[in-house]
Amino acid sequence: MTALIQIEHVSKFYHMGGETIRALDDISLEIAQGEFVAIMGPSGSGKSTLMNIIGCLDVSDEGLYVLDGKQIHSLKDSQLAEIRNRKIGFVFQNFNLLPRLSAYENVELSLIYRGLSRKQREPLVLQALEAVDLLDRRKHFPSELSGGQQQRVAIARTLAGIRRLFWRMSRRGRWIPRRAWRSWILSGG
Ligand SMILES: Nc1ncnc2c1ncn2[C@@H]1O[C@H](COP(=O)(O)OP(=O)(O)OP(=O)(O)O)[C@@H](O)[C@H]1O
Repeated sequence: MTALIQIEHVSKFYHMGGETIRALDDISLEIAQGEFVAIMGPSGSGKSTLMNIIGCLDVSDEGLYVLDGKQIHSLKDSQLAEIRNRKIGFVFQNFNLLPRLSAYENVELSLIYRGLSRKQREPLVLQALEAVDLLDRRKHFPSELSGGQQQRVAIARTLAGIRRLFWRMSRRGRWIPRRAWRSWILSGG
């Protein structure tokens, strides 16, 4: 099976004054669709740098990155932004929820940016909130939610944005969560 994420001989350098810092030095890895991978390593070993590249927030200085069959390393900023919007879901450490928007509106936001109508957005937002067991808190603002609940809103926002990976079409034509993901989320990841 072709890897969904394919990284080959990737290096990334930062230049500070006269010094060159090798944040990533000849990294190769493959991740298949549906695979869970944890990237672990000591502080300063390059995890964030690698995640920024995998997440299309940054590009490598050397090597090859192919995401879902598309070569990423040679793309322009606008093309990277398009891929981030359509293919990548981030759950940030500090959740990055907007404080003046409700849980529902926070999940809905990226779908608005993507140009989906209110009618298209509503089932995706409700299903994502249901998958993280937060339907009853959808009108709450982040300050009215616990830390764990805020994190689950951030996860719901990610799920709603990458429907293809997390939802499947039922025989009646409705989008329903893939069971494995749902039980993983409900058990706390
Ligand atoms: N913008 C930058 N400019 C210069 N050096 C940087 C920059 N960003 C990261 N580095 C350096 O690159 C190396 C890798 O940093 P990175 O943030 O990827 O590590 P990390 O594994 O995520 O660390 P941590 O677990 O502490 O967050 C470190 O030595 C860091 O000092």
